[in-house]
Amino acid sequence: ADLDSQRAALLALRSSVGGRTLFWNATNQTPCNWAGVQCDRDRVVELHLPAVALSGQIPTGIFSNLTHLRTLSLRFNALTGSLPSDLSSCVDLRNLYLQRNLLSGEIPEFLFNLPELVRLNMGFNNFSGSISNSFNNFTRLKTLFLENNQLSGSIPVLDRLSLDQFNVSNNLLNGSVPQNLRTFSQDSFLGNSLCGKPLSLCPGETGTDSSSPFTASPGNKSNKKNKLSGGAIAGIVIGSIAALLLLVFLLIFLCRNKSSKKTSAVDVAAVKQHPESEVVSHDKSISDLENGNGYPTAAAAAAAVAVNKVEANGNGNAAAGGGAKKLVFFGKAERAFDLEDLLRASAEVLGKGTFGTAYKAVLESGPVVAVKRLKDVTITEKEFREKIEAVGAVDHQSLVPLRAYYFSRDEKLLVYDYMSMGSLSALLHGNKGAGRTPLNWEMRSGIALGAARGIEYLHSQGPNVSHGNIKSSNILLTKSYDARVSDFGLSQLVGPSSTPNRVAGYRAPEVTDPRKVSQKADVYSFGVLLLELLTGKAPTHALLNEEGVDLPRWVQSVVREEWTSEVFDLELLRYQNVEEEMVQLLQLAVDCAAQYPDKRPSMSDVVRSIEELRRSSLKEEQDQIQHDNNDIEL
Ligand SMILES: Nc1ncnc2c1ncn2[C@@H]1O[C@H](COP(=O)(O)OP(=O)(O)OP(=O)(O)O)[C@@H](O)[C@H]1O
Repeated sequence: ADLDSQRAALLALRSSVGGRTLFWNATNQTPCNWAGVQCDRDRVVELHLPAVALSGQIPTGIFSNLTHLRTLSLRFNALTGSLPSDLSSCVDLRNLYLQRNLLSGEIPEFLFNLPELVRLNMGFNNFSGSISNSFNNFTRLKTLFLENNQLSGSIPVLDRLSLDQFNVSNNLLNGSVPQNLRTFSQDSFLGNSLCGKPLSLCPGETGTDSSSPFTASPGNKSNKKNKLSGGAIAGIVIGSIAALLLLVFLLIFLCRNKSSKKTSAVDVAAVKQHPESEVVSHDKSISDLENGNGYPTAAAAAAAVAVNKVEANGNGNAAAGGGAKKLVFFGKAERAFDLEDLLRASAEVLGKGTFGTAYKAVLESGPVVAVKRLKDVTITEKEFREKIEAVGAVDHQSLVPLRAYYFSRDEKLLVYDYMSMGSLSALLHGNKGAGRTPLNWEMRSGIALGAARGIEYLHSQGPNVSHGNIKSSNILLTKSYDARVSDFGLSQLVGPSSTPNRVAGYRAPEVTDPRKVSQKADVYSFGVLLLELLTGKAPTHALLNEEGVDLPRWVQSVVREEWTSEVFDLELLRYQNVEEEMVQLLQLAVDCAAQYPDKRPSMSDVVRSIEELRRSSLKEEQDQIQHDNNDIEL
């Protein structure tokens, strides 16, 4: 009878959440119905029931035998009363999210029998009583949120914990803040009767507390602190010598360049900014180029050759272009510049891809464009113009717009809008140092949605239309981090020798000929891209110098061993309120990267799913409990 009532309660729980609940079967990594029908209780690893209007007391027995449960989330509900003692049987629990309920009573002692806990959030409830010394049992605990409860007494010395996050604000606590918690900000303690750093000093405490890193009195103590160690001095000396050498080297380099009269001020600035890049001199005129003087970049040289040909022939193959030396613009795009302007522009190499080299060109009149110089175009001019016109006609806000092209016998140039934030690949795997904008959940899920919409749009153009080269270096970002898919249609312009050298990590298992890519293969590549966004790891061979991983297999193995938080990029784990949504996106990624094409969702399904989970993460950010008619009595 007991089991039956449990099952009834579980079924009630499950039916209350519909499709939003994720129950994960640890054995075969598929979502399962944990009410005992398809998977056993001891295989349930995650239980997420956030903001589903659960109310009333949690019945005893509901958590028994969930021995492999790692994450339990009941946050944003209206649960009342105390926690059932069978929670202590979830001995593998790592993440316990109970915030924003109406739970009351003392924090039960049995909770301290959960030695694996890493994150505990009990904030915004009615818990009372004192904070027990037993919190020291949680030796792995990193996050402890107890804010906005009725907790009283003093904060115990939690010296066995090394917490990353801590908050006890808005309780009834008094006494002094223990030394090892004084590194947290005021916000962690406000709304109590506490004293001591970071709050105001306790009676009898002096401002020269040795524990504070900011107290620099003129006395011996501070002198000692300010003294540099031998190692630091050696470091400074070596650093200074290295900087001096670098300066001398730079001076020699600049002088040499000046003497050869080939570098303008713009070039110097560009060299400084992009020492590895080639630079086109902005003051190089067409005639300079025609004279055959050394060309600062391959693009300038090539474009000049193109111009020479056009002028020598006197016809310029202008059939579709409307005249010699003319760029052909698409649609109603303003002819803001012409080929001469492009040649005069200062430029830098963005990178070499499968289809040629990409340059950033800053035109004298202001616009910044990306120019792709195609190599190995073997099709006829007529074919090229037809195909490129089709590419130019594709117009969607999630695709990088192709603005113009140039065609001559020797030179084919494509002009795109320049995407100022570069590629997703560079953002994820590039400079991780200071000054870099961390990619939070909002941005990552927004990028995923933008990219998905771009691919969905392409697929909507016809059942045989696919991108064929979805990867993170082809997802470019605007100033506001909106994602745009680039490189659409290029594989049809080039010969077989330079068909997309698809990075192994993104290639669907069924793709043997890179020219024959289906929409479902795009979905697979997109799945890998999602895994890359979530894990921060690059797929195999995606980076030249670093080892990548086989993302779908890696994720599955982590799921098997250490589901789930361990999978995510550390930068994302800071945003715990969206863990459910992260898990849902991970699930979608795994679905997209299914081995068999038929098992993969369509891009429209993918777009709908991402829209839905972004909506729900927004909803959960709202700081209120939504009581509705669907309240379920437990
Ligand atoms: N419109 C653009 N705006 C900003 N950067 C761009 C633009 N187009 C390309 N890039 C950048 O230039 C570099 C080279 O791009 P390109 O598309 O030629 O090669 P790829 O994407 O690395 O490989 P593939 O040719 O296989 O797609 C990449 O780092 C890419 O992010």
